[in-house]
Amino acid sequence: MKKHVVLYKKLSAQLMDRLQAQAQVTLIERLDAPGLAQLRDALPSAHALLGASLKLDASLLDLAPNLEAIASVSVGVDNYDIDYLTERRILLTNTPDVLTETTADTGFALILATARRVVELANLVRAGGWQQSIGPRHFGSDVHGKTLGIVGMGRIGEALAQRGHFGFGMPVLYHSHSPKPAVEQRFGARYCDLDTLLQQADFICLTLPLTAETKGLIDARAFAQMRPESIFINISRGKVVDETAMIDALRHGQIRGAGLDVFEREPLDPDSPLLQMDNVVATPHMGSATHETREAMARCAVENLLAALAGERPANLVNPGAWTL
Ligand SMILES: NC(=O)c1ccc[n+]([C@@H]2O[C@H](COP(=O)([O-])OP(=O)(O)OC[C@H]3O[C@@H](n4cnc5c(N)ncnc54)[C@H](O)[C@@H]3O)[C@@H](O)[C@H]2O)c1
Ligand SMILES: O=C(O)[C@H](O)CO
Repeated sequence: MKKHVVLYKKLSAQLMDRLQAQAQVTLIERLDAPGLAQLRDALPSAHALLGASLKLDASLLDLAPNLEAIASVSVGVDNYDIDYLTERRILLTNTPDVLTETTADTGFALILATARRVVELANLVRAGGWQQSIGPRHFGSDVHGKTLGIVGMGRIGEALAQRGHFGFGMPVLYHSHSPKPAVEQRFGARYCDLDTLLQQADFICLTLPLTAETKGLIDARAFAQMRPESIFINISRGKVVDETAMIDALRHGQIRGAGLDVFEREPLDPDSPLLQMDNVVATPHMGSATHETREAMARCAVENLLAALAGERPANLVNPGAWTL
């Protein structure tokens, strides 16, 4: 008998065919109230789940006694209680690598958009406010040659360093769990502690995961280390930052601007003070959101899931402790 897979993310026709050839599939189209009710109904018979953007904690997982695997369509795994999954021997997989370059592109888009005031000035043109040559009041700041600070030198951090070093001639400072000699050699990057990075970098870019250790890492004390010309970029997770402290820092000119793809609460409240600030570029958690990359992520998740259901070790296993063969 085919195993039961519950999807809470729509797949392309090709991937859906591939999955349906191996499994009985229930698709939950939207995670709204009726969709969540449908999910609760499907969980008791589910052997595997595939999706993203849903906090899957014990209260939901306890409804799924037969669950063997969860394939997350994301690299970040902060939506899952990994210890609990491991205790229950439920395999968790993610989708690293396939989204690295696209997410780094988003990071650079935010760097350029904030430094050169792209959104603000495009809005000015759209509103008919371009009546004469713009003057210093509307000038931005250079990106090339400025110091790029990367907090969390993993896959995406490295892809950002590559762009900064080779594309924009930027000296690279980084802070991570440990120094990476290969990164230093390739990109001329310099390892430093977090405070030094916050004090010296022109662009402070977060590319680390949300964990118990990183939650609230960038707080009022951290913003106080930055300079009035610093630009803060977050493409990791909103909860790594104390958003109230960031808003204060922006309000009081402690930093020049911020490019933000992620927020404490998503979707961002339309009344957020961040949306009233010309020096903030806010995007809707779109780091990996291109047609090509989202399809590659979905394909990766399907492969992981089918491997798990076939009793094979999936390529992107997050909790090896759950692997018992
Ligand atoms: N905005 C988006 O759409 C988007 C897209 C993809 C990934 N992300 C986020 O980016 C994160 C990073 O992805 P990745 O593939 O580069 O992961 P990765 O594991 O390759 O890199 C993360 C790096 O952060 C470092 N790190 C972790 N905790 C740290 C700490 N306390 N102090 C210093 N360094 C620390 C790790 O050592 C690692 O080098 C993901 O976990 C996800 O949350 C966001
Ligand atoms: O972690 C990830 O993969 C991104 O945030 C997309 O959800």
